[in-house]
Amino acid sequence: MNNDIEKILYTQEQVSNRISELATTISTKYQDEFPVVVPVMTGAMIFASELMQKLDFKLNIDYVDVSSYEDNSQSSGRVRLLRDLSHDVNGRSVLIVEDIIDSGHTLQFLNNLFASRGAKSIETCSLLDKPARREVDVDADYVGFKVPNEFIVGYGLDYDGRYRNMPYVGVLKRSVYEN
Ligand SMILES: O=P(O)(O)OC[C@H]1O[C@H](OP(=O)(O)OP(=O)(O)O)[C@H](O)[C@@H]1O
Ligand SMILES: Nc1nc2[nH]cnc2c(=O)[nH]1
Repeated sequence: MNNDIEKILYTQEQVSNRISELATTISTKYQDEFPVVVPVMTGAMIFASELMQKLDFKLNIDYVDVSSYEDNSQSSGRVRLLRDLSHDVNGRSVLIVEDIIDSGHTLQFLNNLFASRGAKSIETCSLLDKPARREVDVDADYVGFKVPNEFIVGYGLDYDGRYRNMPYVGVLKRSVYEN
């Protein structure tokens, strides 16, 4: 285990098994929908690539890049769209794929954006959900794991650009980001 990690919350095997379960549930729902699946870069990259391979229905893959954190560990509440979709979602079902829902600002921003463009339906699948930190009233429709109010890294989640490639979900030691 990486020295900067306080504890492992979910091993690679646990995460992969849960992703398979999510994919089965979502596949039942989307058989006739032909949705646009939209991972939110960069954090969702690892989770989304595994999830999408297990989705058993016709889909288009797109992505957006947004940024909301100005100081690495605190939510600013401001969300910036850094890279837009290349698909027109008017009349399409959209499945947003996130690594984590924290304050909820990012998800609220994307829900509003895709609704304003006439999406037929908008749902979200997030690997992690941290409900203790919610500042706005949004929720993911499909959640891998609920996590405690700690700073999480691995499986796509970073601190200062690091730890994204760790093949497990862990809590970052406070000493790494405090002082
Ligand atoms: O619910 P919220 O408080 O909005 O937080 C969730 C968002 O924050 C993180 O992204 P970040 O902006 O850190 O970028 P990243 O995906 O490149 O890590 C994470 O990937 C989510 O997109
Ligand atoms: N890496 C990481 N990014 C986040 N964005 C919102 N919450 C978190 C978190 O716990 N860890």
